[in-house]
Amino acid sequence: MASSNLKPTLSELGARVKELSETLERLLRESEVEAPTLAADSPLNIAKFTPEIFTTKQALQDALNDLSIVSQGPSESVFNYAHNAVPDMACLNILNRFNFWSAIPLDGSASMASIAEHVKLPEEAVQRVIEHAATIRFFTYADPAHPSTSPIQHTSRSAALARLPGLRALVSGCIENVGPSMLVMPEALEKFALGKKELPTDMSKTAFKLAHSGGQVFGDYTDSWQLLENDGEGEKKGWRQRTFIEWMAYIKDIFGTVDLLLGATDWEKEGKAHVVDIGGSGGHDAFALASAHPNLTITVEDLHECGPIFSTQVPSTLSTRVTFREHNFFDPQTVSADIYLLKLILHDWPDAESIKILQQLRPALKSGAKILFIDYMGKQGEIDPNLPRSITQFGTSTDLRMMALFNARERSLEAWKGIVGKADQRFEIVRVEANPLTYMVVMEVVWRGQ
Ligand SMILES: C[S@@+](CC[C@H](N)C(=O)[O-])C[C@H]1O[C@@H](n2cnc3c(N)ncnc32)[C@H](O)[C@@H]1O
Repeated sequence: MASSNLKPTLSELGARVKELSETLERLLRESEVEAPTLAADSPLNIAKFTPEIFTTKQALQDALNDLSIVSQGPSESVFNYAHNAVPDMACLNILNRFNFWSAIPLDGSASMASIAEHVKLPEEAVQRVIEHAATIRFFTYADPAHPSTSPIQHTSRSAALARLPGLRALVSGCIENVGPSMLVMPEALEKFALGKKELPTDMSKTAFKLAHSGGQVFGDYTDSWQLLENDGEGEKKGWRQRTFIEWMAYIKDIFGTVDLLLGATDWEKEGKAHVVDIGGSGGHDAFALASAHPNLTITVEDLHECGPIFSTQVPSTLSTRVTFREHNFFDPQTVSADIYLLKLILHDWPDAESIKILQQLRPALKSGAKILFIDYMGKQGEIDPNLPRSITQFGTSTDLRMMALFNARERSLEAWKGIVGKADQRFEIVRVEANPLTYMVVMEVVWRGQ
């Protein structure tokens, strides 16, 4: 539970940290889950999340944050945060972009010179970046007493990045792709919202658009999908989309959204149905769905750069039933199917664009066709005061990212229903399942037109 006591003493906070740490250790022991450490051979994460483990972990996070603020004092805690936040972010971006993670063996060490050779950067840059990285527990000195000559080893955090391509893709997606837009949010607000009663919902007035309006570094793109698809020259073109596909597959794994997809409808009852997975990325969901339900035929639709990834990833056993088709969902749909899946698509777009995406389905819809939505549900009404702040922050971070990239916002259940109604009255919402714990909503809509 989030603490509302604004005058805790240091020792009270310390005691709370101790109590929650002991509870977490006990819960992990009881669930036979190995606890993570700071060393390279640590388990990659807490392998099993019972609801109790999850809430204790988040409450501990809150207590640690409070302890950090109170132990530093307010102004110094701000000073330190402001001083470190952007260099921390830049450091992580550099390590990730040049894949420092693979420059050091997981069970050994590497010299600065060999890391420099591996990442193809001057040794001075490598040494300065690693010096900062070590302060935030990415890498460590094998000989801490002599850092200037010491070989470098992995810590648990850098080892996790070496082991998990999806985690590297997440860093790239959340920091490298989005960072420039988020840093110009004040300019975007000043330019498009200052003195107004409402935020713009126009995609040409986003922080993203300001950051990507023709400068030499960030290019000229209307939205982040255009950046993902087109950034890079020659063979490098589309590298951001390829990384994004890995990120989406990783998210599917860590949040278990496959179970959500498999339980979203009674797929067996659908019989020999044809499903179109709109914005289906490199096909990760389609592969899971088709494997579980041999009666289904699935067409994955997405932008151009997803096609080659799909082709390399489609399992040979599924290649006759799961196919890829390049399709821009702002163009009229031409595939007449039984079910259209829209998973994690519309939260990225403001209302006008979301409505258009739905309307563009109409030319292909036969009477009774289903549209299955799986998406994030924003907070319902007030923030729950009992929720650990670190959980609330998960949602608010996504919300600010949506604001920067798309002038979109997290939608409440009512707002989701409103989008469907505004797209066409012939879309009938027949089922809504909203889970306030996972913040996910599943909505089944049937086309009542002819
Ligand atoms: C947040 S991802 C969701 C991917 C997948 N549905 C999932 O749940 O993992 C959004 C997807 O929409 C695709 N997309 C963005 N703009 C598109 C457009 N205009 N036409 C088709 N797909 C688009 C992106 O390439 C990306 O794969």
